[in-house]
Amino acid sequence: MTGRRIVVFTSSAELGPALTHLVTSRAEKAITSHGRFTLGLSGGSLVSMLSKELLALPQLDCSKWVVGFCDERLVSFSDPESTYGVYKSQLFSKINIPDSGILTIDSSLPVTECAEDYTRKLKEAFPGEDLPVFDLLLLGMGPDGHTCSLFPDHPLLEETKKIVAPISDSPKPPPQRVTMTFPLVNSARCVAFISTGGSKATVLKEVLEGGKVSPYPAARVVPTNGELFWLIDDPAAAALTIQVERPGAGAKL
Ligand SMILES: O=C1O[C@H](COP(=O)(O)O)[C@@H](O)[C@H](O)[C@H]1O
Repeated sequence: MTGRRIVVFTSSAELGPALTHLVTSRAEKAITSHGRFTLGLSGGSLVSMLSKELLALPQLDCSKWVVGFCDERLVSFSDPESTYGVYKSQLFSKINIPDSGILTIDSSLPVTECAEDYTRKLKEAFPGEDLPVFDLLLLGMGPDGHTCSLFPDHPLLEETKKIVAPISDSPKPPPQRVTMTFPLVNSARCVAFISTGGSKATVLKEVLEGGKVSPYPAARVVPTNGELFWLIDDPAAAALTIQVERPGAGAKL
């Protein structure tokens, strides 16, 4: 890892533009270096914040973006729980990302086959890479410390071979999902957690200030060679006692 940066903003309104700067700056760097920008998206509260902020930019060219999902719920795309479905209505339908640049699951498959199919799609999208290296992964963290669909005490936390795994007993509904595993997450060039709201304060302290061996999945995200950001707001940061950055509005990460 190239060093963890914990960056605190007074509110989500201040955090939003810093998030879009992170996305657009890493996109520009990736496209200059290897001709495309590979982005992994999470669901939950991230969807509306990211969509609103990206759509507020005066210019956004996504023609060279390839988007995958850090996890996805096994429901039809028209279901409000479908992460792809909500991104499609809130973001993808309003930007110039080609359909071929969006790597979706096949939600008609049983969960194990769905994870195998998604693994194949990712491997095809990253030819020659045993472990696909995403330019940027945007992660959320639940109040129980889960990230992607990697939940506390679940055997999937120990997965070392698969890059994408099925889960059929997710404690947070819906129960059937597919998720990136730690080997894939930790191979990314840059990983950013976005965590806002007071419901995350207690677990955030445990994750960021706890010891090296943590029961919280989010604490196990430690990119091998990449950057790690925690972008959080004051309510989420309320219990922290470690040193953090407070760059204010207009932060360029
Ligand atoms: O179920 C999920 O939860 C996490 C956290 O969501 P949040 O609403 O608490 O931010 C999310 O990152 C993940 O993609 C999603 O499937």
